[in-house]
Formats: sequence, C-alpha cells, structure tokens
Amino acid sequence: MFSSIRSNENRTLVKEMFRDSNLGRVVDLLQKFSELTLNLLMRMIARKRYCRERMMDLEARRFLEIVQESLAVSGALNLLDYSPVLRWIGFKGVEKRMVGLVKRRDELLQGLIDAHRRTKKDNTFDSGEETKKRKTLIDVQLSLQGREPEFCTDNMIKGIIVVSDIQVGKDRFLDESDLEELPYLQCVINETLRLYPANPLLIPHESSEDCTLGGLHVPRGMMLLVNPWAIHRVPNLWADPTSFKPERFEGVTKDNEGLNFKLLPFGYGRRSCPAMVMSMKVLGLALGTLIQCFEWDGVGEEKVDMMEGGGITMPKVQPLEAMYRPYVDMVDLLSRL
Ligand code: HEM
Repeated sequence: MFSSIRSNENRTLVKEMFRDSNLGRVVDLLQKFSELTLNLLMRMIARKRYCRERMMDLEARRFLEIVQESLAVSGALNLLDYSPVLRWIGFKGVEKRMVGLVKRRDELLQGLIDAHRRTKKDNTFDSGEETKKRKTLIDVQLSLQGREPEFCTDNMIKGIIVVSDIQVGKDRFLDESDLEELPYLQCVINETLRLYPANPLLIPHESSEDCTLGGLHVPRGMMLLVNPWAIHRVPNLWADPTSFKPERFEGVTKDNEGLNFKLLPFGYGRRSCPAMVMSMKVLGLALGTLIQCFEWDGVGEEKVDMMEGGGITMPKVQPLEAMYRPYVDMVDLLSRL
C-alpha cells in the first residue's frame, strides 16, 4: 500500500537535489530526510504535501514544531519515570509543556479529520478502484467510523495519526522491488540501526499482570524499560560490538525479528513498531536512490561527529552534512525527472 507515494516522494527528493547539485553546496541531510519523512507521512495520512521547494505552509510548521517538541519532552519524561521526586518539583516544566502540547496537537489533528469529513459530505465511500487508490489513512478510518462509530472514534483516529521513517543500471531508478536484490544495502541499514537505534530505550512498558521474566518476578503495574542501545553492544552477543561492520548481517533474512532478541530497533512482539516493514522500505529506497544517483564526500577532513543528543530518538547533535554531485552516467536519467 502507498508504494507509489513512496516512489514519487523519493524521485522528488532526487530531482531537487539534482537541480541544486551544480551550486556546489553542502547538503544538510537531516533537513532533506526530515522533509522526505514529513511529506511521505502526510501524503499517506491526509494526501497533503507539506514541504515544497524549501517552502512550508503554516500548518506544516505547526506540525513540525509539535513533532519536535514531542520528541524533546519525551526524553525528559523518561527521567521523570525514574525519579518521581522530579515530577513533584515540576522538573523543567515538562508536565505543563505536555499539557499545552497535547492541546495543540489535538486541535491540529481534529482540523485534518474535519477537513476530510467535509470533502466526504454525503459520508458515502464508493468502492471503485480509483477511489480506493486515492484513499488516505484518514479516509479509511472515517469509512470504518461509518460502520462502527463506537469503536472508531475521532480520538482513536488521532491516536493512529500521532504514532503513525547500487546498482540497478543507469536507465531507470531504483524501486522497492529491487531492495531484496540489494542485500548489502539492508546490511548497512541494519548495522546503522544496531549502533544507533532511533529509540534507544524503546517506549516504557508496564506489566498488566504479575509475570516472570527471565526468572525474575515482575509485579503487576511495574514499568519495564528495555535498553536496545546496550543490548546491541553486548560483547558476547556481537563480535567487535562498537565497530561499524555491515557484513555481520550478511545471510540474515529481511526479518529483523529473527535475531533471537539481539537486534531490537523496532522493539519486539505485540507492541513492537507497526511501521517496521514500511520504514525499512523507506530507508532502503531513499538511501539506495541517493547512492545510485550521486557521488558523496565528506565536508572536510574531519570524521563525522557522531555525538548523541537528548530526546527520545537520540538525534545527532551535529546534523549530517555532506558534499555530492550526480554521477555522469546518471545525468541523462536525472534530467528527465
Ligand atoms: C526507522 C523508523 C522507525 C523506527 C526505528 C521505529 C521504532 C519504534 C520503536 C522502537 C517502538 C517501540 C516498540 C516497543 O516499545 O516495544 C515503536 C513504536 C511505534 N511506532 Fe515506530 N519506528 C519507526 C517508524 C515509525 C513510523 C514511520 C510510524 C508511523 C507511521 C511508527 C509508528 C509506531 C507506533 C504506532 C508505535 C507504538 C506501537 C504500540 O505501542 O503498540 N513508527 N517504533
């Protein structure tokens, strides 16, 4: 589902980069990948393109601010979970910021749902093939709401939105169907997610019943934090754990869950990331296409600064910058975009 949107956004990214490549500028990849992710998600959710030619409309800015603030306060919230005393003293005003944030997020999402509802005034969702292809996530949820209003409430739809990231020749661009044939690309992505898991402590979980985990008694209501960042670096699970060695994943199938709980960038089991398959496709397609089209270089002699910042997703402190130029034999294809 949505593979044409992923492919289309990927081409747009490459097209813009090709257009700018003769400017000889350094490219800020954090910005490029943020725009790609935002456009992808918003087109799948609401058929909206938020970033266009480096311009963002007001709604897009509000959306981005909310996402960025959510990520920032989530990291601080983890500290509050460890130490309730910080909550009593109102550490960094986190709870207050969260209340304001939830209100702004709720308003924005309600606006998106209402706008979709207005365009489907008669509330009939015809089932023709074309209509099916053009449906967004909100359309699908609204049609479910028509059938099961008690279950599929507006609040549930908002929840779904909130939680909702070579060589194939020179005559065509890489597409998703090529990814299975590019095992090393998958190895590079796995190795990156091993050393730099986007959610280093997953999301806090709470046991709904008394249970026993690895021989330890876990009472009902206890918060459990899983630390993939540490698990991914345990020496008796991984040879030379701190080195970046994509080859270690050679021969491993695309199923990340098949690694005996060693590799957990998307969590595991019932509450693992529901977007794992899609995210692996997006990562493969974007990274693969950028490698297929452009030659890359560092900005200076310095190594890339990998210092990790705060927040739930452990962003790099210094955004990733690089120099690039199109491969000569890709220019023809790129010019036709
Ligand atoms: C590379 C990209 C991504 C990574 C590494 C990632 C990773 C994770 C992780 C580690 C969790 C917590 C799992 C746990 O606590 O056991 C999670 C949860 C979740 N993720 Fe992702 N995620 C990614 C992209 C996305 C995207 C694009 C969406 C939505 C479109 C999404 C939606 C969710 C949802 C809904 C949950 C909560 C699942 C639940 O609690 O049942 N993720 N993700």
